[in-house]
Amino acid sequence: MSERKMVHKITHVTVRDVRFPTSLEQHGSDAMHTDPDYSTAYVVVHTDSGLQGFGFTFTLGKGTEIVVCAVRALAGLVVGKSLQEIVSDFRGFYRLLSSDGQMRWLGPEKGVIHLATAAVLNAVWDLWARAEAFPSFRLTLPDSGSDPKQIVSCVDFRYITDALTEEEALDILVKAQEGKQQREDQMLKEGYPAYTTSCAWIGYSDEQLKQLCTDALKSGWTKFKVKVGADLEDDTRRCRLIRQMIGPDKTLMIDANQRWDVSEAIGWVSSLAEFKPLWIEEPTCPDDILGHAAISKALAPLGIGVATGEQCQNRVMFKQFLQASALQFVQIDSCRLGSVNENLAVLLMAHKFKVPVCPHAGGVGLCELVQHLILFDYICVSGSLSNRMCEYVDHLHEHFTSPVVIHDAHYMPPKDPGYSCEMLESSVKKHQYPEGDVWKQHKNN
Ligand SMILES: C[C@H](O)[C@@H](O)CC(=O)C(=O)O
Ligand SMILES: [Mg+2]
Repeated sequence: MSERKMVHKITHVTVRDVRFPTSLEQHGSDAMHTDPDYSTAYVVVHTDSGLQGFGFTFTLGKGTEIVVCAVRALAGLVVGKSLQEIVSDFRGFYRLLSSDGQMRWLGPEKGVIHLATAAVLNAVWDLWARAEAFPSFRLTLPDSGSDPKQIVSCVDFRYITDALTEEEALDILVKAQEGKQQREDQMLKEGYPAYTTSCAWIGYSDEQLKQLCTDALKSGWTKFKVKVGADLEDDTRRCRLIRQMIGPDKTLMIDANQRWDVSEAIGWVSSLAEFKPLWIEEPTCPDDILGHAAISKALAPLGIGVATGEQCQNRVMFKQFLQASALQFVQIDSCRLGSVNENLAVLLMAHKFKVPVCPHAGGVGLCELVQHLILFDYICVSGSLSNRMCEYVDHLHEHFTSPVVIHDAHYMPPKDPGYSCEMLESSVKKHQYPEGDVWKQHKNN
């Protein structure tokens, strides 16, 4: 990395509770989260140079204030550190946040404290990318001055060396140097393939689903995800409707958001097999690795894979999912895992186990962040687009200073420096909970 602009001593960290009333129109609804208000604990890392890093984690309304408290508790570990100090031992910094002798009792590396860790680390990655004047995904490319050793030095291999050693990770990255430039050029031209979840939230009517699906087909979408799991009759009707609309050749995925027990999942999904879903997402409890393995085994003869990860707590869980052949699609999440650092570990493990990564996105800002990770995966790790696509949800992008650009159902690589986390200050003020205008208005209704 360049020596310029690397002082940036962190003077203070601010965090705000920002919520969007998406539940009013059932955007984001599924079989388990029937009234989601897409929200963030929104963090700004301030430095003595004036440069700021922006970051957040994603939540669903109530409880965001708890994540805000956890960010405040972590802030003391960050203040006083310079960017130089952090990035010269990013693994050590990750461990400082995730292994504090007192605060790790709240996790470790899971739940609220890990969401808060993600928010803070996302802000630090944003700061680093801004200091280097690169979008985050480019921090890792050759002309940014980085090398595979530096990337590997950001990863905490504790608890995963039985699946992936540092040497193996380095080897993967070194091998992937070949063809990197062509892959980057290809991405700049064509973008990364995406699928849409925007047509079929569980609370949408059939009429709405039809209209949204018609619009999506016109805009070039070829891969669609439908929410299922509350009522088998409804699921059958909705899947039939969407399959009829998209035809036999386009891709359909279904997502139950953890609604079923293991045997129930197998039975329910078998009943929907006639609609040829590529995967069933989150069929059961996200912690039940052996349950997912049993579902995977039972559904394999039907050609249906299991996808999970949006609520997978950490790299250790992903390791076991991979070791147990319990998933066929890895769904990393930019705000659930410990930021880029922990996501790198999962991308590298997925590559070793030959399982495609299809990130979870949507929410508020998740598309903005995860596009960096999946571009990195293609350019620097997997080198493959086979069976790979990134989720897209068409909500709340207008609140970001560098919103995602989708062209013909592809994510076009971000150009602005940073990790695309910054929100418009006017949006933050308006949606801050409970004092923002949007929420004051709700109270009065
Ligand atoms: C509550 C969220 O909207 C959730 O349904 C998102 C999700 O499962 C997905 O995008 O996949
Ligand atoms: Mg999902």
